[in-house]
Amino acid sequence: MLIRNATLADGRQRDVRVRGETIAEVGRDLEPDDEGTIEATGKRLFPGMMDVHVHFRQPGYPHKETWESGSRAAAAGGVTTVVDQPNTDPPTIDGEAFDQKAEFAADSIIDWGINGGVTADWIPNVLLRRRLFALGEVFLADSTGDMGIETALFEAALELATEEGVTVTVHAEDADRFNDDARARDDADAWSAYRTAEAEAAAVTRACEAAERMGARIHIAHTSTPEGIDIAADAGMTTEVTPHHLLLSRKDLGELGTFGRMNPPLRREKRRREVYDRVVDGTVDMIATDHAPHTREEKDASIWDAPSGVPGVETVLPLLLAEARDPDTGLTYERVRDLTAANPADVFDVPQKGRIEPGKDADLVLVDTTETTEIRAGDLHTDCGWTPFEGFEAVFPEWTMVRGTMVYERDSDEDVFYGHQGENVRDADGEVLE
Ligand SMILES: NC(=O)N[C@@H](CC(=O)O)C(=O)O
Ligand SMILES: [Zn+2]
Ligand SMILES: [Zn+2]
Repeated sequence: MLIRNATLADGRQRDVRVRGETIAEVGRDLEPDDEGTIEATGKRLFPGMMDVHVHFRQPGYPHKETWESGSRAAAAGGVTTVVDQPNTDPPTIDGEAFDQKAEFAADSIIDWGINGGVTADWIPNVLLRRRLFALGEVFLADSTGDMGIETALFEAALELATEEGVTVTVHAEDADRFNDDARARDDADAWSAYRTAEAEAAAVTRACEAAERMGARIHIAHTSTPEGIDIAADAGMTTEVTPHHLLLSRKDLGELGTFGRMNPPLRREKRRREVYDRVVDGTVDMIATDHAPHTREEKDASIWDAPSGVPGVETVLPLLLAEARDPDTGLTYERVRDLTAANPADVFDVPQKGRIEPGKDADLVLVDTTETTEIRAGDLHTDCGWTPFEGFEAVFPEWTMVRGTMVYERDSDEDVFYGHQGENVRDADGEVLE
């Protein structure tokens, strides 16, 4: 297959030849040899996004999302690899739970990874030898699933994972720094007042100090504050930022209500801008969604009863591309490419993915950045039925390809999905661990 005359993120126009599952050639005026061609003049071609933080809810909560619905949503948003988190039922804390989740993941139309979790009941020697993507998110405070753990267990897990060469990702909030005064309130902003910015900074500090002491490397999940990002970056650790912490703040809670409750919570507008600056200037390593679907009915509860989490896997790349269209944001197409593809592939050591280069997996997304559409929950493919980004401008993919196979095509108004079976990205090197 020959993709002709596509505009790459850096503005160069190139032909891209795909052979089998990989990119064979990137060049100018490539001659078609006995293969299909795709005309891409005037369109931009990106490496598929690698979203290292999603919650696809199986096993345990298939009414919120399944691997099938979640992966379709991802494909329709230009995401070609997702990494699932361990707070399912059963939690992914031992070999059996890992194997069970891997069977569900076989329904995925895009590639995937599975993270392992840590609780008092985890079975590290077995879990750490499965084909794990990473150990995490390790919850330093309770979130959905109540998997918060004590410092001693975190440090023990960090040591074991480091011995096995497995990266640890951390949900960094410190419940001792939550503001109990906020519990007297019942407005949506109370959640942000309760789970303070200081609670994130304190937990990032504690986690980074432990990692530095042990010579370990950790990755801080969903950092929501400039303080948290800077502490991690100064310690030489990596960070991700979610689209909601990038684009939403406490001033949006009047409209979002309890649908805007997530962990860590939305911050003040000033902090949001400072987070955005760090995404633009490269202090932040990657964007990951923390796609955490809960149904409308579940979210429609009091601020203390509603579950935490918002969906995001289908809208993340379209939102970032719309941001990159606007020169005033400072966010360039190249930076979007690095934040969504090259950097996650580098940080988590997935060398076959993340770049449009010969030899890499042909995970590709074609977009037309000359126009935008408004996000409507009714057009999305997640099973949760809503989005915090209703009405936002976005650039949705025309098609998404995973290892050389079209998995999604937007055909005028109709969406077409192809049942390509995704693979565990950790299987690619053929290494068998036992
Ligand atoms: N972020 C959230 O508010 N919720 C996540 C869990 C998590 O990532 O902490 C979920 O699984 O619902
Ligand atoms: Zn989390
Ligand atoms: Zn999460």
